[in-house]
Amino acid sequence: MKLEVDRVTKRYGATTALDGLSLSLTSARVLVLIGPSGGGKSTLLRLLGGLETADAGTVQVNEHRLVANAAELQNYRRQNGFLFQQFNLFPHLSARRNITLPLEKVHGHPPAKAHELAEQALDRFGLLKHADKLPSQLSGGQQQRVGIARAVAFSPEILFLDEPTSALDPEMTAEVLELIQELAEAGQDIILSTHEMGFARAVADQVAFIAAGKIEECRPPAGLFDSPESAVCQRFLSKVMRY
Ligand SMILES: Nc1ncnc2c1ncn2[C@@H]1O[C@H](COP(=O)(O)OP(=O)(O)OP(=O)(O)O)[C@@H](O)[C@H]1O
Repeated sequence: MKLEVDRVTKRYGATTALDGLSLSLTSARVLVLIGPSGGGKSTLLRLLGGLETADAGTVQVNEHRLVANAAELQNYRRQNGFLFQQFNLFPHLSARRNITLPLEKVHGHPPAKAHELAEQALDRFGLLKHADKLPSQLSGGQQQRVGIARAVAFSPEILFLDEPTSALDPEMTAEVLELIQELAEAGQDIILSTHEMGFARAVADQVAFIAAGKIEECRPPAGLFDSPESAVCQRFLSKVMRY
């Protein structure tokens, strides 16, 4: 994917979440956003996904210039897959129906096609045996995997994952991270925010460190984590590792 973010500012009331942030990447496959809490990771991810618009500056993702046009943004959002920290499955619907419903209502697939795509996604992620269960009958990790299956069932242009494991215990975190790694290896473009440093290092081809609404540094993980000249490596890593 190609990203061109130029001097973007985003405010919420008196809080400046992004403060003239710029980022330019010409061929990222997996971009991981890391940094201290409140630094602006989620806000940037939401802007890149078309869920928010900037107060100032410009955002371009691949050929999409994300301007404050509701119809265009909705169209853009539909091409992307999203998963957030909190499980956001419909509690009264089975795992399978959680996947088929948006395929029908958002993407306009007829029920038979939606069913076929859902079965493929459930099968791909080892979830067929859970297809008829309600979210409350699944573990947190399984729920996140259903959420990911839903987000990729229609082959999204970009998969946006906002701290997908932060509500999970370590064992469940591992099973979700493994699945994300599989998707990355299969060629899915991904933008992900996380506090999982080991995972960022393993899965990212670019890691952007965001603090106080700005990109401090954006590099391939080896450069960011290992290189002595990396300011992030020196100044912030020990702080972030605590999360
Ligand atoms: N909807 C909102 N309303 C008000 N303030 C917001 C909103 N969203 C974000 N903020 C504020 O903007 C700043 C950046 O928040 P953001 O969620 O982007 O940071 P983050 O790096 O993702 O943090 P965390 O790691 O804790 O999720 C914070 O000060 C936050 O309180």
